[in-house]
Amino acid sequence: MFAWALFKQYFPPQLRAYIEGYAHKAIGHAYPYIQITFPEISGERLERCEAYSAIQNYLSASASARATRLKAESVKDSKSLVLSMDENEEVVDEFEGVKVWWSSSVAVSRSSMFSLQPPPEDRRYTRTHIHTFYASKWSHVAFEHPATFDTLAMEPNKKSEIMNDLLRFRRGKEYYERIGKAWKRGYLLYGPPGTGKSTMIAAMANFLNYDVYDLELTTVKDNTELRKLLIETSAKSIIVIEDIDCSLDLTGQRKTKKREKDDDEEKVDPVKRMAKGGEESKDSKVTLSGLLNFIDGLWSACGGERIIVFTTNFVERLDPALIRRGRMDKHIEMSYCCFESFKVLARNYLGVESHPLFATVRQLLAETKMTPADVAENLMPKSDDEDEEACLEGFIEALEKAKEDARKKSEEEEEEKAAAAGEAEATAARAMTREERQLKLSGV
Ligand SMILES: Nc1ncnc2c1ncn2[C@@H]1O[C@H](COP(=O)(O)OP(=O)(O)OP(=O)(O)O)[C@@H](O)[C@H]1O
Ligand SMILES: [Mg+2]
Repeated sequence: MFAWALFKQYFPPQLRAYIEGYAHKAIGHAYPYIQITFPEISGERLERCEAYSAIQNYLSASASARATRLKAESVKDSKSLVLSMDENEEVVDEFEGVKVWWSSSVAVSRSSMFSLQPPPEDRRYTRTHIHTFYASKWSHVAFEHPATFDTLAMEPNKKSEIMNDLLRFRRGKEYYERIGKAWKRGYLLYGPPGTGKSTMIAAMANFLNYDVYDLELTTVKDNTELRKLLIETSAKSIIVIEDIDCSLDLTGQRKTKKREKDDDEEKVDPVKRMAKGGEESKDSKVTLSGLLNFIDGLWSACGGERIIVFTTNFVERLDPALIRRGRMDKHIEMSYCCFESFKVLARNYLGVESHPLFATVRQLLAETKMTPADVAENLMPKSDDEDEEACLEGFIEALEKAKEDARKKSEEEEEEKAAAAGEAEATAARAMTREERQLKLSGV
């Protein structure tokens, strides 16, 4: 105290500040710990910090083993309790050879925090995260779709290829960092209605345990809002844009030849223009380039592992810029039901692995195009007393009918084509005679 009083009295302020600066540095060398605080609630929107929840989960196991005072909390939709350390309790942990003291404390503002105090050799650098706040929000619904890859009807090879792709993606943090790409992967699911595109997305989400964000592009005001919405998605998420071909006039400035032609036609054809006008009034201003920008790289700023899934019934209508590899890394065709897919559905719906009628089904499926949705519908028992055999027989009948319908349709089409060709020939012949007549008239 005496020395401090002398110091304050006799040293000029500039020199004091200089000496104090050095003193702090010297203390820093002698005091080998650093302290990191994780607030429970952060940001202007008072959201629960993800890191805090992750730490709480991580500590839940070790805290219950080592701490003597615990806090028990019930979790939504679960009957069990989660134990975590109580306030002012401390747990010592070791992480990759570095000793870490975790303590939980309550700040004056009543939000609890976790402090992490590793020794200096473990000076980690935390990344800064971007937070953007805005008016429109995601609404949250618990995701409870029961579909899994086990119940998804699809060729087994194709299915395991997709599962491996997903696993490789999930494990690929270092890989994506090394090659300097955002940790994201794009899938394009295409195929006729009822072939299982939406079911596949549910299976993916259940497989990886990711959150699903269903993005309805027509309700997004503009690119800025789109950007904000995408930034708000959680770190492990699947962003789904269904029916991308009808969502929007996404082609924007990058018009395809076909669209230009359509637009030209609309200028002349008032009916077409009117039909389009109705849509245009509620047109959204989300543009293709806005979407592409996001897919391309902005996510890298947000960290986390993100999968984006687009679905469409008409792959040929999409702008090639949107679906080129790198944006949509994997194109998955969801197609009509094959025999392997049927076997999965028969197991799901009837609980049968094999049956003598399977041979007939195999034969008919090879000759008929039926979607897995239709197969599923036909396999379902119509009444309580219908057994597997009756269901399979009903299904075979439906297959035969579908085959017959397809045959009739193709015959009709052939006839129409032949008639159109005949018409064209007759017109050509008429043109010839007119030409001949003209030649005759001119006296040649
Ligand atoms: N591959 C499949 N495996 C298991 N069930 C399927 C499959 N395909 C379709 N189904 C069944 O049919 C229903 C409709 O399928 P789904 O909604 O996945 O089709 P979709 O391809 O998304 O169709 P749309 O193009 O109309 O959106 C599902 O609820 C499911 O019961
Ligand atoms: Mg769908």
